[in-house]
Amino acid sequence: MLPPLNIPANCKRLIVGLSGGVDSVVLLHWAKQQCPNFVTLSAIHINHQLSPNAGQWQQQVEGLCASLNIPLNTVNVAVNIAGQGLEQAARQARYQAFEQLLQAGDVLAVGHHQNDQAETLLLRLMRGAGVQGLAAMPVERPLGQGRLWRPLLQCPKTSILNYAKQQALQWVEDESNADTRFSRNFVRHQIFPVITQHWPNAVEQITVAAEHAREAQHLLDEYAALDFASVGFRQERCGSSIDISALRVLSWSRQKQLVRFWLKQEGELAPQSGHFEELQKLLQAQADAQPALLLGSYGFSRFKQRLYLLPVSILQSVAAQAVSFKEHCVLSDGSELRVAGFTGELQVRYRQGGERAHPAGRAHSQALKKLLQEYRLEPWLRHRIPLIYCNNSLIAVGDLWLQCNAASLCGLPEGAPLSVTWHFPQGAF
Ligand SMILES: Nc1ncnc2c1ncn2[C@@H]1O[C@H](COP(=O)(O)OP(=O)(O)OP(=O)(O)O)[C@@H](O)[C@H]1O
Repeated sequence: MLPPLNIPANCKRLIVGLSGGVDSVVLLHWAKQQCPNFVTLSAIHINHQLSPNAGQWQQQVEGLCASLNIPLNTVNVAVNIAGQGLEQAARQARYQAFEQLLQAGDVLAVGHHQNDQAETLLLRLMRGAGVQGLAAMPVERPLGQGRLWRPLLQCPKTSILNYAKQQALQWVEDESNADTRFSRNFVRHQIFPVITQHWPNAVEQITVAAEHAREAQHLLDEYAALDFASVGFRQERCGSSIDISALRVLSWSRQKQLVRFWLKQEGELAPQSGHFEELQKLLQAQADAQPALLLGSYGFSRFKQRLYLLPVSILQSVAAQAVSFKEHCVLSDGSELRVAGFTGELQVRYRQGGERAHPAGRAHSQALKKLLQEYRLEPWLRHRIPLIYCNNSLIAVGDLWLQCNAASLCGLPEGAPLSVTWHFPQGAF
């Protein structure tokens, strides 16, 4: 028996991910029986173009969908295996295609079942996963603008095979599923047969353990959200920051959990356990003059007793070129500069060292370096701040200040309204 399909709320289109294997063939057939009229049912097949049999699989899924009268979308993807295993590369290409396809109100149903879940947990155990990883696959999660759904996750493989037999379904066998050089196949063909000889309920019990881990993770997230509310989170001009002294009131375990939570909010993966030691050093250092901690696509740095989470590109210095513009421009680091009140030609230059500046309203000019410190500009932005020139005269330093006489330097009447905005777009992270 298969479980009834309780279609997720607000689902308008149910799209079945159809590999042609038995699990997704059964899922499609079952969805055809169970899908209510107000939900449009269709299927998607991703052709990875890897196996010599790929064309034949595609023909078979086309035949199946035609016989069930279900519209099918087939997508060819190019799998780039540089720097990763074949399985992982194919998965990445497949999920990219899914993501691009999914609109709001779409649900992509995939055929993962209880045995897949138990294998996933065991594989993660072998990688030293924490609670989050041991929770294995969720039944539902966001994907692109829609949702990914695994309606058969609690269903044993035997039930799927029984259904396929009863309905006389036909499916394709991916020849690579037998290759035990792939870890998942090794676990499936060599490990589980041995485990289940001794513990016949092993698959089910392992998925119960995954459920416990999921619940524990949920609880940890709730605590982390409470802690997160106490550390003065701030969205910054670029990235975000929290207060270090408030963070350090918490135990180290809670600090780590909070950092994981923070990263999850920003859509980033948590650091590996070794990186937390480096983060601890960064947090315990007396002064801000600590090198940033770079972790792939993001990094941590500190300034004025705050811990910053930043895109790694901001922490790596780049030599930027001077550019000319009028009113608006996007700079090489993605930041946007807008000048209101002047339509003529302007130029952006960057700090070379030794510049002086004279903010409006002050009696004297001062070294730019001193002024940037006084204006508390974060150190990683000090070489990025656009210095705006008109006819070779400095008229503004980013959006920190306008220079004394900026309007007249631009040939405008004295006191003419002139303003600058400089910001990094949301989602730069
Ligand atoms: N090429 C593909 N096109 C569309 N959906 C896919 C594809 N490959 C996998 N999926 C979806 O993801 C689910 C899990 O994939 P996984 O790689 O574990 O299974 P599979 O062995 O390729 O296929 P199956 O589980 O259907 O036998 C599949 O059941 C299917 O719903």
